[in-house]
Amino acid sequence: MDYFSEFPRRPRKRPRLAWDSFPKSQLGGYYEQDLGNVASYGSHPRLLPEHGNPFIKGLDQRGSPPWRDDDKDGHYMFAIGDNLTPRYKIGKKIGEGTFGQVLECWDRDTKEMVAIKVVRSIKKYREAAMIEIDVLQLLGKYDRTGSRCVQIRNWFDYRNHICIVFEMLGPSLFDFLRKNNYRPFPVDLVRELGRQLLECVAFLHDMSLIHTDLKPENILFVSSEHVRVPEYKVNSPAHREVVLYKRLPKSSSIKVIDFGSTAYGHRSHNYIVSTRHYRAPEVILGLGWSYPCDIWSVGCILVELCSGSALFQTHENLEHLAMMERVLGPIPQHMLKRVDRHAEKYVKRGRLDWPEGATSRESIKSVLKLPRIENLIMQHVDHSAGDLIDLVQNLLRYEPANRITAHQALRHPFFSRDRYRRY
Ligand SMILES: Nc1ncnc2c1ncn2[C@@H]1O[C@H](COP(=O)(O)OP(=O)(O)OP(=O)(O)O)[C@@H](O)[C@H]1O
Repeated sequence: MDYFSEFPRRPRKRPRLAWDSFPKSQLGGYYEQDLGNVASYGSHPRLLPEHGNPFIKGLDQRGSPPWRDDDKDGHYMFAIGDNLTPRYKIGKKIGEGTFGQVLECWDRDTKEMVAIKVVRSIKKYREAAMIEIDVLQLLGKYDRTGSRCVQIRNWFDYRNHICIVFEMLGPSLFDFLRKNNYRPFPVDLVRELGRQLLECVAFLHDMSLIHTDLKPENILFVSSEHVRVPEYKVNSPAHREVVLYKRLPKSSSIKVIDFGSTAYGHRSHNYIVSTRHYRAPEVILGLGWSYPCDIWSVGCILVELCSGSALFQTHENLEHLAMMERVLGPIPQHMLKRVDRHAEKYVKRGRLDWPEGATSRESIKSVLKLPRIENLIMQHVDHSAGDLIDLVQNLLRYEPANRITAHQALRHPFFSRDRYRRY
């Protein structure tokens, strides 16, 4: 992700907790707060000994590994089979992000696999992790059905690493697309995924929270189970029919993860958020952003799921804005007139400085090859394209105030026409 240059960027919800003001000599131990159910929310973390009484039966299996220094980026160094506190046994690494590593672990107490995010031992990431914990606990408290946001099970501070214990989920939508060689999802599945994603966003926005980093990597299938189905393709040089196999999930159930960049929606913000491809125009233009920036990301995600590749594949602001204009039409003049001093260079005489301001011919070509949104969706979707086009156009409205809300989107005909079968 390319947004950490502006970090720290979120208001702290409450003053620093006692956990990180303990003397360093105590950091070999750990503090643990088991959430079990969220009724324990708000209680203080407990200081537990790292090594227990050696006479307790079975403890040698539960002992801590020798001290190892972190790597140069502050990542925790571990070996498969190590204990992460006596309670959790490390199985394997399942993910890595800006904040740290995610490990699959066996929870000896609950006898289930869990995913533990072991955060880098760097102050700004530790602080961000505490905000993520606050948000996750808040979500757990109010998301009574526990349906669309990943559930936190526990958290603790181990050897100067904040560790967040999550329920174990399956692959991300991005992992799934990648394993399918970026072949798109069927539109009926896109509908189910889109509906659940919007339910999650509606819930977050009702709680005055903005996720700010919605992307296929942060949306996980609940289960890893899938089936392989044949897909017939005509091999044109030989005019022969070839059979390709495509994975489909057995269940379409998903949950959203990564609340480490969540912002509170009571006021407008203007620092840079979101992973590039899913970043809203008001963020790039420095106009201030709020809830609608999540809605823009949902629009980009839906297009990616039904086409197989990211809508705006770019790493540069002016090219990104030019791609938006190519796909969605011109950016309104009143928005271009209000850009902040960082974005002034992208605007000349009230319009985007494109193609004059392009950095290369390749850049101009990559913008030119993009189709209009209607054509892009029609190329990939066999039925209900009209409804999907209308929904996406409403999700991708330039003016944040005119952009559809998550609740309004859930009432859109793309989701409500009863002729559609459930995936
Ligand atoms: N509950 C979970 N179950 C299974 N896998 C998970 C779970 N949580 C995270 N992962 C895996 O770990 C990866 C990194 O997790 P996460 O996005 O929370 O970390 P991060 O450091 O905040 O990442 P980012 O750089 O996007 O901010 C995910 O993309 C996913 O593959």
